[in-house]
Amino acid sequence: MKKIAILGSTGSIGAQALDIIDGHSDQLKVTVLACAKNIRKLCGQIEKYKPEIVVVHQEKDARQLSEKYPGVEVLYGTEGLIAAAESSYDLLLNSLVGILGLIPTYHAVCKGRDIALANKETLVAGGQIIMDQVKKNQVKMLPVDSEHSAIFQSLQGNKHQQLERIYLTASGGPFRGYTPEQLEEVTVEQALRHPNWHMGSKVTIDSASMMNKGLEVIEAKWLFNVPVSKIQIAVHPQSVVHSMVEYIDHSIIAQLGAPDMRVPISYAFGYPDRMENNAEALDLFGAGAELTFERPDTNVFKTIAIAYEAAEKGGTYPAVMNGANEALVQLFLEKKIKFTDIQNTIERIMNAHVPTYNLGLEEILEADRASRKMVYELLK
Ligand SMILES: NC(=O)C1=CN([C@@H]2O[C@H](COP(=O)(O)OP(=O)(O)OC[C@H]3O[C@@H](n4cnc5c(N)ncnc54)[C@H](OP(=O)(O)O)[C@@H]3O)[C@@H](O)[C@H]2O)C=CC1
Ligand SMILES: CC(=O)[C@@H](O)[C@H](O)COP(=O)(O)O
Ligand SMILES: [Mn+2]
Repeated sequence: MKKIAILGSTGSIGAQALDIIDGHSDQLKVTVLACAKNIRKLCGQIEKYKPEIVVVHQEKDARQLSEKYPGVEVLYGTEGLIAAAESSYDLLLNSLVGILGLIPTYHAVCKGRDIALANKETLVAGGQIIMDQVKKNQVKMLPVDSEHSAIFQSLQGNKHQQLERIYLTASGGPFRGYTPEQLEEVTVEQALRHPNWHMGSKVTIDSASMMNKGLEVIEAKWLFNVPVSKIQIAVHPQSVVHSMVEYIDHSIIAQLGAPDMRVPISYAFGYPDRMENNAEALDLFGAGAELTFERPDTNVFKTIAIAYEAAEKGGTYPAVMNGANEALVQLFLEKKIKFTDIQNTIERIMNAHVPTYNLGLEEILEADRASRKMVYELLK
């Protein structure tokens, strides 16, 4: 029986992970469930999966859950997430959203625990410290992000030194083909309407601004140990080819499928085996019949150029970019700023940033906090 700890169990990835576990209850057992404040949904999960540990955001919720479920260890806050990450299990699915995810990933890899990583912000902000510990402790870092799972699958059985290029596919989001003027006018409701994927609100806005692809370029750099100059974004509106790897002989290996996160999640859960799941099969003669690719428009979507530059410069730049983006996405969702304020403000913050290098976890979290503070100061 493989014991799975799920941080972010009430979210989009968390729910799809539980769907896979439901289909394999003879092989997979949930030991940890964690969320912020969706207590009603969490209670249903506790009753169904009977975890050993539960983590919530607030102490008052933890107290109530402790009384309701006396057999469960109920923890709260960041300390609770750390204790859960250091508890006993076989695989940690980190499906938290945002920089918060870096903290339990870091503590888990320091303990030598294997990770199924959905939380891309972990590697964007903390790639160096995470991958150092992954190497030191021989951790399996299994990508869940669909493109990175596709790359990981396309790398199986091939030699890293014979890799020529990664093609990271992007849907282009709901504003593909927009002019800068059109982008100025878009609403929260439009930005939340992703053409192909149903996801949490933060990653959906990131897809619309294409910052998601910028974050994924940095995530791929760390996961696959490749310079970002070898990572090419390919806009592919059908989201059928989930990414590709080109080798020195000009063979390109890709992973295809209907856009359904249960495929990469089940691959991470079963690796190196494949697991049956409830994902929709790709209809090659229907939705999969037309596959198109185009270069991204980096003049309209400035987030892409910003992310490549942050990756090249390193140090605190990626954490600052990520922190600013998180704060700005939240403000946009609250309808306090315009959509284009996201990329314009990140650009200003990155231009003004004075970096530091050789970072530990605390320095990264401090860079994140300083960047968020700057967002609020600039938009005051
Ligand atoms: N959704 C998708 O298809 C994909 C997502 N990803 C990445 O996976 C990650 C998760 O995305 P997604 O599932 O969409 O996000 P959601 O917003 O749907 O879910 C986030 C989860 O994190 C929990 N959470 C948030 N804050 C805290 C906190 N302070 N303490 C404990 N738990 C907390 C939420 O709890 P609560 O419900 O209580 O708020 C929820 O369970 C992101 O990094 C995203 O970029 C990557 C590829 C695809
Ligand atoms: C499903 C997934 O992995 C998302 O990160 C996806 O990549 C979003 O689609 P975009 O290609 O529009 O960013
Ligand atoms: Mn993705």
